[in-house]
Amino acid sequence: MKKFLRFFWKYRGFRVRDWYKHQRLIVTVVLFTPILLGIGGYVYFHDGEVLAYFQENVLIRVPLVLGILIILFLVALKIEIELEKHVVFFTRLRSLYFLRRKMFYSKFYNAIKRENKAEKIKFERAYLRQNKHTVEVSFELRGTKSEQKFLQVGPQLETTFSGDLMDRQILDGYIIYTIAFQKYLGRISVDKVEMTAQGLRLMETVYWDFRKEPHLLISGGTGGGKSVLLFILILALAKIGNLYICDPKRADLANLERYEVFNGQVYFEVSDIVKCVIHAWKIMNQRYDYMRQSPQNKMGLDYSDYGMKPTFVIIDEVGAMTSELEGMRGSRLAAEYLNALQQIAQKGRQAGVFLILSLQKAGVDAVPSNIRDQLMKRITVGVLSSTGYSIAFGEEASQKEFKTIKEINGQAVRGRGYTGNFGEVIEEFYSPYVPFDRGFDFFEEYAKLPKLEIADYDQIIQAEIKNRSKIPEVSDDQTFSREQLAKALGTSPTVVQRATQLLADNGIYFDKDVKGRYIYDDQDKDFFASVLAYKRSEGVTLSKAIEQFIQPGEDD
Ligand SMILES: Nc1ncnc2c1ncn2[C@@H]1O[C@H](COP(=O)(O)OP(=O)(O)OP(=O)(O)O)[C@@H](O)[C@H]1O
Repeated sequence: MKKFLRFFWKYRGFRVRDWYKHQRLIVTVVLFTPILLGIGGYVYFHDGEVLAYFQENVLIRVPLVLGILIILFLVALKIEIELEKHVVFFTRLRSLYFLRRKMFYSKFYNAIKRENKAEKIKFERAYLRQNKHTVEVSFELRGTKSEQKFLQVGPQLETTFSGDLMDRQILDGYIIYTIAFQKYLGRISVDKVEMTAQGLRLMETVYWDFRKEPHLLISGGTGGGKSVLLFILILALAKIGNLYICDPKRADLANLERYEVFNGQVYFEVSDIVKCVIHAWKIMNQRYDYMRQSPQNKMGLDYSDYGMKPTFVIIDEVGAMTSELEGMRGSRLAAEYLNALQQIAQKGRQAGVFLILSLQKAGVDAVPSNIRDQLMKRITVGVLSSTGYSIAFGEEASQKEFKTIKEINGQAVRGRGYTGNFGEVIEEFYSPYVPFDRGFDFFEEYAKLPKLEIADYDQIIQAEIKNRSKIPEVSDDQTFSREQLAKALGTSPTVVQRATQLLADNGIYFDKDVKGRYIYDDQDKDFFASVLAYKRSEGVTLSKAIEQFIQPGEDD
């Protein structure tokens, strides 16, 4: 039947009419009508009694009954206002009232002059459709008076409906704007955060589908709810994948080390975090090898098609990591770290290795732009500066008016912000609600999680990480000559010499012994190992591999 009707007529919603200006009064009167009818019926059948009632004490009883009627009318009005908040049909009528008002003040109408009468207003053709979370407004184009204005009215509709413009399309002579609104109604509680076919559910209509939108960047204003959001993600993701948790500030996440499920996978020493990221990169490469060698291997398949679990590398306060590395001897550690991070950001998706980076004060230098641009999903919580928003959302942020909402219905709001895929529309976000007031405790929840089995395809590397994270820092005294280093790296002294030369050309120098021969320490060895691993995996020349490490992220 629907199809049949659509054949003749495309349903666009309710047409905007002038009478919507009285919407609230009309609904209230309609609600009040049964009361009036009841009273009228009673009076009709009991007229004698009613007359006698009023005659007995007219001065008190008439005002009393009128007062009761006024109170009943106000109750009907209050019911109408509540219905507007909770029942879609009434919310839609309210939206029509606002759209009519918007169109009236923007003069989207034709005034028809009538003799001896006030002008009649005829609105241009506009329709509104609405469901729980979105309003769709269509304006007729094709030769209408306001045609040009309709093309630009989108951002203003965001304000009219206190929502976020999600879509704009021109179809069949109409421009159709879709606005998401009352997003807080779509907030879910922490126990509803789970993996679904659409991705990890974060709100009723917001999902993080990391297979399609790899990597996540979270920016948070102070006290905005960034740590709580990370805890929520960790709780949900620990059930479906492997986590590597890095907390260079040794703040909230470092405590997770105590839990069996995270044992050996929490890092807070800068050097351990660097190792962790490098190992995650190796896991990624190893998974690529595994997939390539698999008999199933086919173009377009990803880790999940090979039955692999996703792996998440979470770095809280990634800016702290960057500044710690800057202050460290030489910049090789930083170069290795940034290179591994960049490789994962670029190629992690197919192998199921994902980054979740959080920024406190989003400075441009916290994560180089070539890494940042690869982090597809963005979430902010709390209030950010305009620079913070433009780092989080790119150019889209300049088109967007970010609101600060401290209270909704008298309740303080925590964990509110914005989300979107990088370069795409930005919508309001409410991080899943955590009932702390009812005693919810993340640590109790973590304690219940079973330790994930490390699958074969990750095993070798996994063991390597564990051992390394427990080994105390190698003392600076251990040094290698050029030949020793070449042997340790499984390469020739000529390669070491050439790499040393190329690095010196780029301002990275190594120590020399008293006889003027180069000596290399353990950190140098790790650095060379990473360069050579990169050279091998990418099939590039030594100088290209070195270039990659010393210019790991030219920033904007
Ligand atoms: N999703 C949420 N559900 C319930 N309460 C929340 C939520 N998010 C934040 N809060 C409340 O807000 C407080 C501050 O949140 P949180 O510690 O995560 O902020 P933050 O951004 O990490 O702050 P800082 O940057 O200062 O460490 C929490 O202690 C909690 O009471």
